[in-house]
Amino acid sequence: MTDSPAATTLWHASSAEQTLATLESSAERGLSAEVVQARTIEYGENVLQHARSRGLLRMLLAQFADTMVVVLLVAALIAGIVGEPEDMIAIIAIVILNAVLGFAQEYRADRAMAALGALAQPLTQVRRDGTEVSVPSTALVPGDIVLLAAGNIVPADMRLLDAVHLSIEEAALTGESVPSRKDPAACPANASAVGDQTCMSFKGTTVVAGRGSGIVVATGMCTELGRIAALLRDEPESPSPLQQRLSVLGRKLAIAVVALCTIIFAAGLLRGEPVLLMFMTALSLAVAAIPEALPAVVAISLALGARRMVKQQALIRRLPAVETLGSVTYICTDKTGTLTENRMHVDSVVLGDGTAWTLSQPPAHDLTPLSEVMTLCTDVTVGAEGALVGDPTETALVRAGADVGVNKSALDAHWPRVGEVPFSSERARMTTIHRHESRVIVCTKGAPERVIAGCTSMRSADAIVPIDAARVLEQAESMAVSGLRVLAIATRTLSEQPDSAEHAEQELTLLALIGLIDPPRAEAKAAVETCQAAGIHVVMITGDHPATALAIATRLGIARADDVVLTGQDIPGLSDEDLAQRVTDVRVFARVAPEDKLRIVKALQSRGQYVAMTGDGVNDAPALKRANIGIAMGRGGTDVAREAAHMVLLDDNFATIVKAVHEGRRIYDNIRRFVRFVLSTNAGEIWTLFLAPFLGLPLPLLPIHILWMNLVTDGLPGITLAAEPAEPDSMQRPPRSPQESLLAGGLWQHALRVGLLMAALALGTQALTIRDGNSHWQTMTFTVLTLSQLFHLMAIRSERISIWTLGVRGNPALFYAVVAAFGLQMATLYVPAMNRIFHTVPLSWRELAVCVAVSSVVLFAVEGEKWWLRRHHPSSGFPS
Ligand SMILES: Nc1ncnc2c1ncn2[C@@H]1O[C@H](COP(=O)(O)OP(=O)(O)OP(=O)(O)O)[C@@H](O)[C@H]1O
Ligand SMILES: [Ca+2]
Repeated sequence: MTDSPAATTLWHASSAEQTLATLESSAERGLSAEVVQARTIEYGENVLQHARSRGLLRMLLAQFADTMVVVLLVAALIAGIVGEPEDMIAIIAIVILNAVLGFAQEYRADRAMAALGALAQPLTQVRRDGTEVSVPSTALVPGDIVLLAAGNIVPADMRLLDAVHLSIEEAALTGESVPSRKDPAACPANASAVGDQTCMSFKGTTVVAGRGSGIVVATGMCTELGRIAALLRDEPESPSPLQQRLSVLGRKLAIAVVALCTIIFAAGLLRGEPVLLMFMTALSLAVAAIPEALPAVVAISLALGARRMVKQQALIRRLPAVETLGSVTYICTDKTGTLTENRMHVDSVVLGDGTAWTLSQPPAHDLTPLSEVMTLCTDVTVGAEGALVGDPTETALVRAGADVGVNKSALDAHWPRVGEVPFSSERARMTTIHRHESRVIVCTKGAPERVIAGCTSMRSADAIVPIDAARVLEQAESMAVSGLRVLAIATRTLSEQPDSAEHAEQELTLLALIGLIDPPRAEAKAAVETCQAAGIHVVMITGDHPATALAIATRLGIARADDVVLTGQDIPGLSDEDLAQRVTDVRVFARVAPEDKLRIVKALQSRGQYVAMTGDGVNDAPALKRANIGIAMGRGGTDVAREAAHMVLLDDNFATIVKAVHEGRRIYDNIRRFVRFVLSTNAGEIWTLFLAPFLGLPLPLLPIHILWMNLVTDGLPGITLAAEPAEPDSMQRPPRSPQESLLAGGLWQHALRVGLLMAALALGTQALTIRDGNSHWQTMTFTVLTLSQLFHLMAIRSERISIWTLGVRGNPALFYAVVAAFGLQMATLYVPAMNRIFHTVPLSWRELAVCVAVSSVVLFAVEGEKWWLRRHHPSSGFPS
């Protein structure tokens, strides 16, 4: 990468023209594809160099760096030198196999996360070859002409070319959180500090309002941001709450296991077993039974879960969100575009005096002046073949205008725009100013109450009359009640340009109220029902009119028609305590400002709720950050909102949130299943070795057996529990408390019980076979324990549902894993070379049948437990 021109030029001191000339670009056409290609080679990608990502070798070596594995390897070496080298080789082989499997899993998870990271890359609007295109911001090169809009994160350092009300918050660079107003014309030559360079914008800062364009002068590490070394270090992803709790659990279990292994070791010595054998036994058991891999398993399930979710259009940006999604008790959602289709069309036009008609009727009045005003007052652009590009509310207006013969392009050419106040959710309106020769017109559209506040007159059926504001508002209300989105359109004629655009929004003449239809999404109603069954409250939070909001909410089953709607006017008057009091009764919040969203989240959280909140604007970011699950829109949303969110809806669809919650519950359940399985099998092994000496039995298993079981029966097939489909009732039970222990619902009791049963079966087989004078007792004990773990795996797939109902098809991976593990176990019995390594003997058919029959008791016992659960706790998910 060569030095960027930024290193040598003071861009802020050169004019826009000079900058364009130096970088050989053009404001209208941008760069050509060839130049972009050449400059990409010259300057590299527009990325900050992150702390090196973990290489493959490092990842592989990390598998061996685990303390327990190191201890085992060292012990195996010592054992090999003083005792049997065959054992040593076998142990090392198993450890390597284990590490390779761990590596494969982690690698898959890593790849999944990298793919998600690439998806989360923001796009930038650039002008290249004379057309506007969206490119990943990593693909920018110096000389590119970039278009900025409110909500963008500035993708590179730029010299601004033009700006309309452009204000940019530069706290990332300057620490100053008050946005600075940008002006391409004003740049003091001696403005050395970043904060003073008003004609520049810098990578990593955020556009909070307005729009503009600029020419890229520096990319990647050559940007101001790139120079600040401290900002380049990636924050490490902190472990998820579940992972943290698992490490605590793991540590406690480790202490217990070490204590038990010490007793086993001592008991063996007292009975006169060889020291080395006892030492290796105790050590193998410790390695096998300490569930130190659980946090890693969780990380992998979360990553793979995130990958599955993205296929359902939910992009996870923070991994722990996957596990906590299932705990959500409140979903606070936007209306427009999330619950509705955001595909609008004009339904009706109503004049100030109540004269109304729908678009199906031929207009009784000349609609051209109205249509011209509402067409001019939009940022819609006419793309190829006349397609309208822009905000759906605005394209609906332009389309309606076109229906009465108003041509957007021709109108724009006739009335060039000379000033504007852009739309913002806070102002809920937008104004543009246009000039033709000496005539100037002001066009305003927006929320009726805001626009009418600036109107002094209105158009009635046959004249311009003084406005009757109360009557018009009533009119708007009655349109909203039927679910229409209502916009007021107003205008004013001036003889000269006003000194400021804001001053233009007065003495307006109201032309009409426009009613727009935005149909609810087809799948939204069912998704709301699913939430209600799953104990999740759905709340609508919208910038729209209270009556429109309530009408749509009622249609979707979120609210009842007589529910109260809390509005943005009510909320500031409520103290935090009052709001917290009332918040859980409200289903619809309307005309809400982004600050109110933050207060609503806090109020719900203070009531112990676990809140998911959607948002799309710059000012939604604090609420998204604060929410337990902040959800941004992938299509309609801003970069800033996406950056702040835990999850991005790629299709902006409410139903996708519900799917993600469903998936989150499934993933959590599967992690729980895995923990249940691992703890039970470990308990089985421990009980067996611990109890044997007290029952006067010889050492039931050799170290190699223990390690084999650890790998073949719980390590490998256990992982396939992650592929288990959701239980059919997973969305019919209340959300799990995020504080709930992983071991809740009788999990550890189950593990102890089943472990004890496995040990009883193994030791019983051992005792009876020894009594019969059969020298095959160790092989049989080993086989019973292994097979009983496989039987347990099949039964444990559901906490309640019988294996006969589950069938094989729900989780074929698990079925194959069980078959494979069974085959491998048979290999240790019947392949002569394996006999030598495992110190086993080929069992007779009768002996094998006994082993299978005895171990199947575990399956029937666990099925019996489930049957009892279904009988006595028919409704609840997890009885405690
Ligand atoms: N392009 C626009 N120009 C002028 N006014 C608009 C425009 N878009 C929306 N409005 C008005 O501003 C209000 C607030 O808009 P905002 O985008 O905050 O919320 P919304 O789109 O109505 O609903 P939601 O918050 O559910 O997305 C709208 O109800 C409408 O009256
Ligand atoms: Ca909106």
